Amino acid sequence: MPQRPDTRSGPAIDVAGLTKTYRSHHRTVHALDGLDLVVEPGTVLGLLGPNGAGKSTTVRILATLALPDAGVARVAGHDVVRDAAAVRRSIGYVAQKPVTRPLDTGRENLLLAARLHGLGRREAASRAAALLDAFGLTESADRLVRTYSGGMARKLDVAVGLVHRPAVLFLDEPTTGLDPEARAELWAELSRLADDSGMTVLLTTHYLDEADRLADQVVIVDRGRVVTRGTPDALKDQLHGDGISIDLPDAATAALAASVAARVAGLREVGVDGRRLRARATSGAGTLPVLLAALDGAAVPVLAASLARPSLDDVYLHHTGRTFEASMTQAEVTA
Ligand SMILES: Nc1ncnc2c1ncn2[C@@H]1O[C@H](COP(=O)(O)OP(=O)(O)OP(=O)(O)O)[C@@H](O)[C@H]1O
Repeated sequence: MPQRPDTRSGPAIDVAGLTKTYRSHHRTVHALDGLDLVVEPGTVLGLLGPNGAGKSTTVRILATLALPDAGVARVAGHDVVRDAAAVRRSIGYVAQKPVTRPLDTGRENLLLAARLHGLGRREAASRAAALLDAFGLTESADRLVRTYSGGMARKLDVAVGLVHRPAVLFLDEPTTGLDPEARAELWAELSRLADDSGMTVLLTTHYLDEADRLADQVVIVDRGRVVTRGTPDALKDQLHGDGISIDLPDAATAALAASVAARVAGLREVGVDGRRLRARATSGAGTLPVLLAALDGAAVPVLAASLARPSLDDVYLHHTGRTFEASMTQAEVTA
């Protein structure tokens, strides 16, 4: 029987001061620079950061595929360096690159993985059937994997990672390369799986919406360090304020609107961006009608008004001084 270590007695993942430096003749990269991370059992944690932030390095160390230079990491209660075999029995690891065999069927891939994990023939067959069903792959179970769509192949990869009922599942960029529809479908399946199984899931992503949608907790990493962490809502709430934007017919009217807005109680950071007025308010829903009434009273014509909660992009900007998109571009340039 596969082991299911008891993680109730402590964190599912416990990382302190993790450091990893890659050196080659022409450059030194501090991939991890003292990373700390505690993940309680049953949590879906999103490790979010631009390319090169150190996400894959973290997961590879936690999955015992790379060694840290310094620091301590425990997964399911086991030290990743001293007790690597026990860690491996406790985890599922779905890498960015597919692990399934294209010239075997989906079912054959799952049966092989189950047998490699020590399941008996009948147990392997029923586990494979259950996973095919859970991921909506039953109808395609006996087709060669090379005929699968990208989304189906990705689901099979995740299913293979779950064959031995791991206590902790690592997903390295699970939906990169998938089209929006396949991505949404995989998100739905992953969140159902996390809810039903109570498993601890650590997923890396550079999609803000993916972290927002799937993760109970988000950890933002940048340049090998944790920049901030919390639930997506708590992180957004820290920014104290909803964004208000008002579209005006022209820039002159926008400037006039800004002078009106400056006198409305509860509005902060009033600014003009072309024909658009932007501001922040602690309670956007309460302040927007007051602002619209003030603009109406000053005979300022309004084309459109909108209210938005802070996004994870705003959180990222707040903590790093760069927008997430700018960081991605910068990472691509320096990579
Ligand atoms: N084997 C390696 N040899 C040299 N440098 C490496 C190696 N693996 C990673 N790096 C470097 O370490 C840094 C962190 O890489 P890592 O893959 O952990 O980032 P990431 O956040 O997962 O990025 P991505 O989203 O692109 O996968 C990068 O600058 C990368 O180029």
